[in-house]
Amino acid sequence: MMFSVEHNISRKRSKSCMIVWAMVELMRNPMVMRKAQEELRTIIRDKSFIEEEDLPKLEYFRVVVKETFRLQLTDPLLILRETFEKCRIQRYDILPKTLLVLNVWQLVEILNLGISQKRLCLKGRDFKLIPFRAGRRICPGMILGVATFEIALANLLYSLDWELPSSLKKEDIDYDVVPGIAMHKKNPLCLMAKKFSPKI
Ligand code: HEM
Repeated sequence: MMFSVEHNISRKRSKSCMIVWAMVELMRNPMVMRKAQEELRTIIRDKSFIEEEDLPKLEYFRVVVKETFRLQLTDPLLILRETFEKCRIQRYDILPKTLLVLNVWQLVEILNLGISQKRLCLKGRDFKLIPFRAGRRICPGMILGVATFEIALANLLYSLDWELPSSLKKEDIDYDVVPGIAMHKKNPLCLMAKKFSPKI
């Protein structure tokens, strides 16, 4: 079976792009993919579908999820902000009613050096990893977003083995994006999926 991940997991739902980026990173890092699959297939046995209650058992898989959120911010520049009042950020005086663009990517990249992902909280309490941002405009769909992302990715890795078409190498997978607020992959990620069947 061969298909484009981008096209089949709905291009219209903006957060589905996280699944595509997770698959991009895993296809480019086959050892990580294998290790995550081994964990899933060793810990969760004899099930046809991974459910939410299974997720806390998956230590390595959850680090992979955090690393995907760190590497692939879906909205790196956020929605424009406008200041209410005069303020000072480092050496810059910002006047009231100024439009601000926050580059979260830069912030996260600077802060993340040498951080152990395992201990980081995704949910706005740790500024080193803020895929849903923080404070009063934090994403209200965060809990649902994390759970659906984890369940979808876990099932893709649990039930299927993934390969590139023979004409492609892992280095050929690109990071080009479509211009816009959310970072959708520009060129479809085309992969071959094979049903995993455990050796008895
Ligand atoms: C992996 C999944 C998701 C990610 C990475 C994500 C990320 C974000 C981010 C970064 C923002 C803040 C944008 C900004 O401040 O400029 C945001 C806002 C928002 N998100 Fe999500 N989100 C996800 C899933 C969801 C889901 C499932 C829902 C709804 C069911 C949702 C509803 C919203 C809404 C309504 C806002 C605007 C909040 C406001 O402006 O006060 N999100 N999201």
